[in-house]
Amino acid sequence: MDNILEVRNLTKQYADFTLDHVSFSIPKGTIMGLIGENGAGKSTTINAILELIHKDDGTVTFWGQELSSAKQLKEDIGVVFDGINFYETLTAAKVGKISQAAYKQWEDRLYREYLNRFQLPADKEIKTFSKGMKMKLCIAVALSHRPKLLILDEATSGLDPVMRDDILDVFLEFVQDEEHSILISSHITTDLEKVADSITFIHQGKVLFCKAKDELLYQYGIIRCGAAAFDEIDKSEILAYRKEDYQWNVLVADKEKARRRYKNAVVDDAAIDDILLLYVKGERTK
Ligand SMILES: Nc1ncnc2c1ncn2[C@@H]1O[C@H](COP(=O)(O)OP(=O)(O)OP(=O)(O)O)[C@@H](O)[C@H]1O
Repeated sequence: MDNILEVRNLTKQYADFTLDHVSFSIPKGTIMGLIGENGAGKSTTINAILELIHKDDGTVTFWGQELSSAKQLKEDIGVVFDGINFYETLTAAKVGKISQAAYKQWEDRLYREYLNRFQLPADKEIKTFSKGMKMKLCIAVALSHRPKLLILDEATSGLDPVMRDDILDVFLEFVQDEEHSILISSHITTDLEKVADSITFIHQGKVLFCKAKDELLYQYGIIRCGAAAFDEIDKSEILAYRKEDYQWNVLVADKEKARRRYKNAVVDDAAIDDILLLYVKGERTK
């Protein structure tokens, strides 16, 4: 499968933090969710990919080319951050005019459609918009210059569940075109459970895993048991575990195998949040 984006050994050193040889790739037509605790390095990864900060090492290629060596690639990347970067005295209509001048591939008809769909008034100053409306405007702009890759850093966090659901539909429509992909960093892992094809988990600057979402949701499980049952678990099967009061919560990669093997234990499905929590707050064996 062809990749839209390939990140290899991306490294960035700050005084108190190292983004450490981060690697992943995003195939065409797919959505990748980037997860991790606060300060894990998600924004640093995105900023280094987009060359908004200088990377110390590693390579980032879009369609096989480096961003700095082909400026026109920037047209093909739509970016939305958690915050607006337009003057707040502009109206959405003026933002459209400015964007039309800035992007060769700008499609005004599409922009108007998104303004309607997101219920954004064209003639009101942005400063009168709510946080959610500002985010929707940024998403409308990012999509209207017809990018092939959309990169969103915590861009849906200000939206209510109904609006987020609508935006997730827009993302799913976007990747219907198999030349399109999305990289989305979010703390709202239930959104990623709905739309992502794969999940990359960054923890303390390193990639802990990069896996198909279905593998996480359908194969990973959490054994809930007491101390005696915990002692009987084959430690090579444990990815992470955590003791809470008198219960042990044990993350395993094959819940069906665990259900067959440990008949006296409860083996629950694992949501992405459960997996993240156990890796971050629990003990890791691998
Ligand atoms: N310009 C900078 N100078 C020094 N340290 C920085 C700089 N930018 C980020 N950092 C540090 O890098 C680490 C990773 O930050 P980053 O913003 O990438 O995390 P994140 O995973 O996006 O977190 P969050 O979920 O809170 O947005 C943090 O410890 C942060 O303090």
